[in-house]
Amino acid sequence: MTQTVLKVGGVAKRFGGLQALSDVGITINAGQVYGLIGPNGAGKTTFFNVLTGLYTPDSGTFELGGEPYKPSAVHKVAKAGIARTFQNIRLFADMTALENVMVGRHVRTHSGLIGAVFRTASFKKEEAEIAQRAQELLDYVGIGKYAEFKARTLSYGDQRRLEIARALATDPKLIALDEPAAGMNATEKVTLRELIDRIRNDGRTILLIEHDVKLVMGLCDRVTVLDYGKQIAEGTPAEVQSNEKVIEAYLGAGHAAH
Ligand SMILES: Nc1ncnc2c1ncn2[C@@H]1O[C@H](COP(=O)(O)OP(=O)(O)OP(=O)(O)O)[C@@H](O)[C@H]1O
Repeated sequence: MTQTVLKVGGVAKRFGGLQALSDVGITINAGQVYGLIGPNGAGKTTFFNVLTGLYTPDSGTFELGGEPYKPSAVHKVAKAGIARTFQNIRLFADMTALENVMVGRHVRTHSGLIGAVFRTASFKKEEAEIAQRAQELLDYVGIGKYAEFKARTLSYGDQRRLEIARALATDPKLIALDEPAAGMNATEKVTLRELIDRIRNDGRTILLIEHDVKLVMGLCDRVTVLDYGKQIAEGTPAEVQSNEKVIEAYLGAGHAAH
């Protein structure tokens, strides 16, 4: 039986006089890579921000893993099971790669503040386990040898991988990637695609905003196309690619083509 990981319906968000999203809904099944595309200003990031609690929607219903889900504070979103990366990378620049991933893992740990202050035996054991798991995740995304490097010293592509490792560390039901290929060269994009494929094949479910249409079409199981805050198409990559409204939105006057 198909398991639904995320079900969102009727999302609306207005900024002053601008209707950034109207009646947007998506359903993502377990193991899918789901793409959210659309021209500049279509509302993709706004949708991500609503989903991850950064913006409060004017309306909308949300279910995560079959349970009602209310996007709220960022750490609560992570705890509920959604991990995200950002268009503009957000890492702890002066912490090591390993420490950045360990921070992500702390969402799922138990020894609270008391344990940390008194460095109890159970705290130390848990820290060692977290470090080991973080190293495994760095190896998994292909940057294991940079574990002790400060995040800011990593190349752009490797920082994006580090963000993905940190997101995976929270053991999410859904991992939301905001333009993971932005600024990458062709070779980096190929390895990124392989990584996303591997994450999916290992049983994760992925929501992806991406400008690189070739990457989206090659990777995604289903795609939603937004234009001026409205959902103009939903379907398989082949279906949306041949949709007249989509062709018009990408080629029509007033939009920058991607
Ligand atoms: N905090 C905000 N306040 C006011 N307007 C906003 C805010 N955030 C987004 N908008 C507006 O909402 C619309 C949708 O923007 P959004 O960033 O979601 O589009 P996008 O599809 O992600 O675009 P891009 O591909 O350029 O990142 C735009 O017109 C944008 O200017």
